[in-house]
Amino acid sequence: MKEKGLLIVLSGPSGVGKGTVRKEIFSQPDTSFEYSISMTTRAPRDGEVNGVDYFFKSREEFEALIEQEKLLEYAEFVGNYYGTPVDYVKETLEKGKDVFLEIEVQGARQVRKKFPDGLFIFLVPPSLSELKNRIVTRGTETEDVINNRMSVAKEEIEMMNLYDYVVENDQIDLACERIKAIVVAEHCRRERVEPRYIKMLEVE
Ligand SMILES: Nc1nc2c(ncn2[C@@H]2O[C@H](COP(=O)(O)OP(=O)(O)O)[C@@H](O)[C@H]2O)c(=O)[nH]1
Ligand SMILES: Nc1ncnc2c1ncn2[C@@H]1O[C@H](COP(=O)(O)OP(=O)(O)O)[C@@H](O)[C@H]1O
Repeated sequence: MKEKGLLIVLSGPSGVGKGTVRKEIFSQPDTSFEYSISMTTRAPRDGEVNGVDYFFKSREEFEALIEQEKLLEYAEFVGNYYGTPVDYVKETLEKGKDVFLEIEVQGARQVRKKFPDGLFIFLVPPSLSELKNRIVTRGTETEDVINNRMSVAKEEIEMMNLYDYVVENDQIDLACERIKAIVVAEHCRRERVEPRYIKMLEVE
């Protein structure tokens, strides 16, 4: 029987670079994971496309999805709902493909309960001051919101021991390489792939 795919969850504090690293991974031609497009009630930003960046929903539509148990997990983040469509994730894993979720920490916790065998990766900043720099540089938040996010970030970072791996996002390309290497290593470990070198030795 074909192995089921691996559920890969990338999470970490707000502003650490989850979205940036995820976009970089999916822009690389050798990436073989499937990205699960989330549902959200937040308004589309300039250039964002429905069904590509997110499935944009009204609050009523989102609450109906919760009611119908169509979401693997969901969370309210800065006044908006975000959630992962459960059917897409299950069907894609069933086909033997790896599914990649990029979600905030409350959602990751819910996924861990439902998929204890998932691969949970926590992205950390090089330092708290660098995290603050990134949130400030992104320029989407006021001073008050930034201070609030920093105290939430400290609590979020304390949750990193719930994860299988911690990856530092010092440089975007290095963080991507680390994540991809972890996925390859996990596949070998879980599937106990007979390394082709063993076959080579048997022949000789
Ligand atoms: N729980 C959960 N969080 C999500 C989901 N999709 C995106 N997020 C997270 O929601 C947060 C806000 O995302 P967004 O509004 O796109 O703004 P960003 O801060 O620029 O990434 C980020 O931390 C995302 O990782 C999801 O399906 N579920
Ligand atoms: N390795 C990095 N070095 C410097 N800046 C980064 C790095 N990764 C991300 N950033 C910047 O940090 C800010 C937050 O990144 P973002 O991907 O929006 O974070 P998150 O999705 O975790 O909230 C953005 O302005 C992004 O360009």
